Amino acid sequence: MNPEREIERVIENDNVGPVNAALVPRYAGPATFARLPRLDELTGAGAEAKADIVVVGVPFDTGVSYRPGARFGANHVRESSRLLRPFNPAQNVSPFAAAQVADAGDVAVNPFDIEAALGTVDEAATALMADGARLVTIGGDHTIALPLLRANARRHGPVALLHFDAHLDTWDTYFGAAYTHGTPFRRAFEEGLLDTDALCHVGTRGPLYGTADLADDARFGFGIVTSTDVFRLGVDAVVTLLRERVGDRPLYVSVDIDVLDPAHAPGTGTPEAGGMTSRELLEILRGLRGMNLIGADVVEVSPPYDHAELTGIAAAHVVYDLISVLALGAGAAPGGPAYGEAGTTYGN
Ligand SMILES: N=C(N)NCCCC(=O)O
Ligand SMILES: [Zn+2]
Ligand SMILES: [Zn+2]
Repeated sequence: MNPEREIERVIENDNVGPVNAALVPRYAGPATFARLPRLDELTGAGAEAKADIVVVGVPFDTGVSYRPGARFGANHVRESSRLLRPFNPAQNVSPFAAAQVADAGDVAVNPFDIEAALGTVDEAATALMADGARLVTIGGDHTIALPLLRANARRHGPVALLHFDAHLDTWDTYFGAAYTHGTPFRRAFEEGLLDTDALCHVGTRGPLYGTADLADDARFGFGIVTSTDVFRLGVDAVVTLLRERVGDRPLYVSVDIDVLDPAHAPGTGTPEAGGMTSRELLEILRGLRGMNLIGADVVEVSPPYDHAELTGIAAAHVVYDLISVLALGAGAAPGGPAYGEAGTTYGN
């Protein structure tokens, strides 16, 4: 990177962080996630410079069954992430100081050939992870979780999966097509990518095609924490049961933004009423701190259906808290939020 520009960035622990919002207005300049450096700006700084955590976009929505637009999702989330600040008090961590985080830009995928697109995502993810970086991918529709699981399972073996979504996404085919946004986790099961002792959907709701959907899903090994379960049990109990189910296995987290109620995330392709709040989702994700998180995706943000960046902002905060869990790393103490350390808040 250009040393003259370093002053414009927050640099802590030798990690190059976001553009400094006190010096450069946060609405100025090109959007990277959280105004972080691009990966190629880091690698330009010398051979030793590499990222521990990489944010990458996949502009792809050829797998959708209803409203399109998720091909624009990654850049929308980047634009909606300009207000994020360097310290995350909810997890008591400065994620961009604890780890080098960078934005790798977008994977150029074929919009006319789904299987070719899946191959390209797998190759790109594998290359980005080659020197140990962990990926947070911004979709794109949910089809892209399959190649991301392929890349992660090749590295770690069959992975535990926490899948935050209104939908099961373990359906078989649509119009005879096997690779769609409603089918990635059935394909992942069939391909042996999943550790079938450690799978759970969270936030499930909405009508199904029939009871066989649930029987198939259970056969693949998934547990289900419905949206209503989150409401009835509360986030702490949900976190406890997810941690028990997964243990210290390599864990992949896939967040379909439609897990949120359409009031919290209207900009998505297949909305369902009765969803979680963004507060509930963020708090459950924070509860994963210290688990062996190996990668994550946040998918199904469709900006043409968004209003006032509601969905983009929710997704940006989800990515930020996932990066925070990754930056803290496996084995990090459960700990608590920074709030209350100075005795200024209640409930900690
Ligand atoms: N993965 C998402 N967002 N939706 C799947 C819905 C599939 C269907 O139309 O039944
Ligand atoms: Zn969904
Ligand atoms: Zn989905």
